[in-house]
Amino acid sequence: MDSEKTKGVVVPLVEPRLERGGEAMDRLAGDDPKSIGESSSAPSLVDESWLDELADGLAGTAWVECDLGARLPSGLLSELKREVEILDKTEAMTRAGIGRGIDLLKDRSVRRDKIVWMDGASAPQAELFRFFDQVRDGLNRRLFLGLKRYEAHYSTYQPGDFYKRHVDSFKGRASRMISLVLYLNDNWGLEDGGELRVFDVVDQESPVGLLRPETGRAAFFLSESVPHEVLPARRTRYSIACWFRQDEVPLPL
Ligand SMILES: O=C(O)CCC(=O)C(=O)O
Ligand SMILES: [Fe+2]
Repeated sequence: MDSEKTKGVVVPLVEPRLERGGEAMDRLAGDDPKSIGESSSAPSLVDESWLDELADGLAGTAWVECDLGARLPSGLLSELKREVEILDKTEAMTRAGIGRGIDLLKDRSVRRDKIVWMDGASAPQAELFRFFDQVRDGLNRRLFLGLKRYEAHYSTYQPGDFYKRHVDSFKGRASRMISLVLYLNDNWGLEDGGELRVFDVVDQESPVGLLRPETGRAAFFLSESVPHEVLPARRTRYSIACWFRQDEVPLPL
């Protein structure tokens, strides 16, 4: 796999939030001003020392690989998996990039996954959003990023689907600051492909990490500076992508 040559330029992503429109997205957690910087009465899902490690890793190497399986409430990952499996059979799941007219063809050559945005309404999503709230607050306290909200979607990659090397945010936009990907696939073998390949922030053609998308495995990284790609999957691959953002409302393109 590592012999595979990575070519081409890093493709900055167009803000997917702008594709969505619609009222539902205004309900994303993180829009709730009460939840910013306040401790909630619900028990904490994240411990301070783990947040210290996460913040140190992001500040030091710009990306961190971790296992959220043990940190999230038991059963949550399988509930999320069940939800995305159901959504995957419905119209809710749409091709990432659809809706941008002439850009569509280009997008298909860059990414092939399907996505559905999360609104935090179902019980497992609400629980996951509580975790996201705590991560956002914890990172704000440590790194002074001023993260105000986040957006998240499920992704599915069918066999053959990929996502070419890209960064998640344009530099200087102060929009998407921290990316998180969380995987929902049991018994993912080497033969299943679909790894997340992470590249060096300086030498952007040099791979520095390869993650198997096994249930609970996750990566956090700086959205503007860490190039990454999803290698072609050989079986259906489920994941959640989340971006912690500095802006209150999406910026115009
Ligand atoms: O699913 C992954 O491993 C990464 C997906 C990704 O890079 C993205 O959605 O921007
Ligand atoms: Fe990405």
